[in-house]
Amino acid sequence: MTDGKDYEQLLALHHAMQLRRSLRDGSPMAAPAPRRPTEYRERLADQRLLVASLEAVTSSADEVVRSFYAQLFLGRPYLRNLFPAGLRADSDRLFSALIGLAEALEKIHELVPVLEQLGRDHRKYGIRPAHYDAVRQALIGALEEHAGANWRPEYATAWTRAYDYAAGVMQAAEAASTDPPYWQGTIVTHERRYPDIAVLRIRTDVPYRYRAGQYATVEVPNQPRVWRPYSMATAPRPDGVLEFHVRAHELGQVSTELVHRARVGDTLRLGPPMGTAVVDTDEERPLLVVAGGTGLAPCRAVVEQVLTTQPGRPVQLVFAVRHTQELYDLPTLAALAERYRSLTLVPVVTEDPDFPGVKGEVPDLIAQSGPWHAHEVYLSGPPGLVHALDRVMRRMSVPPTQVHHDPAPA
Ligand SMILES: NC(=O)C1=CN([C@@H]2O[C@H](COP(=O)(O)OP(=O)(O)OC[C@H]3O[C@@H](n4cnc5c(N)ncnc54)[C@H](O)[C@@H]3O)[C@@H](O)[C@H]2O)C=CC1
Repeated sequence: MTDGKDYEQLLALHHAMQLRRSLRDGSPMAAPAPRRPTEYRERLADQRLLVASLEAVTSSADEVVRSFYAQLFLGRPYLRNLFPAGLRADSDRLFSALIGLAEALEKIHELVPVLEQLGRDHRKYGIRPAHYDAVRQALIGALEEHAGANWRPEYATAWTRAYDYAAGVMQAAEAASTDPPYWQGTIVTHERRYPDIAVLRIRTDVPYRYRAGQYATVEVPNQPRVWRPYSMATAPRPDGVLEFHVRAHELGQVSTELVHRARVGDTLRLGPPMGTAVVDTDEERPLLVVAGGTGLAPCRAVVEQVLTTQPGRPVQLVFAVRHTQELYDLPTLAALAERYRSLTLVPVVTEDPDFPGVKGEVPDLIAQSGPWHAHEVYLSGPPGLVHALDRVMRRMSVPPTQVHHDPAPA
């Protein structure tokens, strides 16, 4: 077997055999859907063991990730085809997500919806139940190898239980999903708004249902199996067209393709909607929405959703960029502010002394213009900005339940 196509053919064969067997036996084709695990009693004790097991590892993260993949692919070379060609230990997402379990177990109610989204999202990779077992073995094997004499058998028990709980939630969501594993999209407009920023509109083959504030992962034909997250930049629209704002990054293969090479008529694939920083339109608190650069995308969707469904609800939108010309979506935002009196738009430029409007560091400006404890707060942009604003909100006693942001996409 040499490439992903062979693997997909194998999967197709497997499904065909399942179908034949079910017709012959009269048994239902699909195995019964795994039930979502409801309880995880040992969770807090396991979490302490997970943290201790990570502390027992003395090697660098890159070395552990390399061992993880070596163990995963050993004897299972076909699994390599599920991953991008340029798999790099230093930017690995799967391993970071697995390690993230150690921390996330603490807030299981927040973790479960994220795992369910991940489970639905994994359908785009063609992942089978046996793959989950392989990943668990490789994870525990790699940690044990690098902990050496510090390893304790109870670490393996705790990792197995935590992992199997998470995998159970994911597989139950995966089995329950009636959506396609991915959507085929066609670019219907492509506008370069700044040398490295493009705004793309995409029509999908099957309607794409999402909530304002969510994101999709995108795969372009030239970079198979590399999926990158981009937020939908408008509230869901009757014509079903999706808008994305993309900034090309030097090392970003997908963003470079989308900004510099993509053309109207090109196709791409979209994973299911993800993200929990969505807007609740039953809520009535005023909104503070702070966006940095192309992090504007989910913010604009949230703002549009509120303006169109709750036109009297006050919204303050701060859109911060480094240079004046990077205010790439200002005309659209200004038109919204013109139409809806409840929207206050504050463009901020941080590195351009000639800008005639608001200038300065965004976290300082936000701290000085509060209080915000009675607001719902939405944050999106570079991770450093989001973290700094999150800290400002804590200092200003904004309840964490009123502060919304997803882990910043890379
Ligand atoms: N395209 C999309 O759909 C989405 C993008 N994002 C993220 O938004 C970011 C956008 O990046 P760029 O447009 O290059 O923004 P940028 O780096 O040009 O920064 C935008 C603004 O944030 C300020 N800023 C940046 N880092 C800061 C820090 N550590 N502390 C205080 N202020 C800071 C800058 O001064 C500037 O005013 C990316 O990290 C991207 O992953 C987030 C959600 C969705």
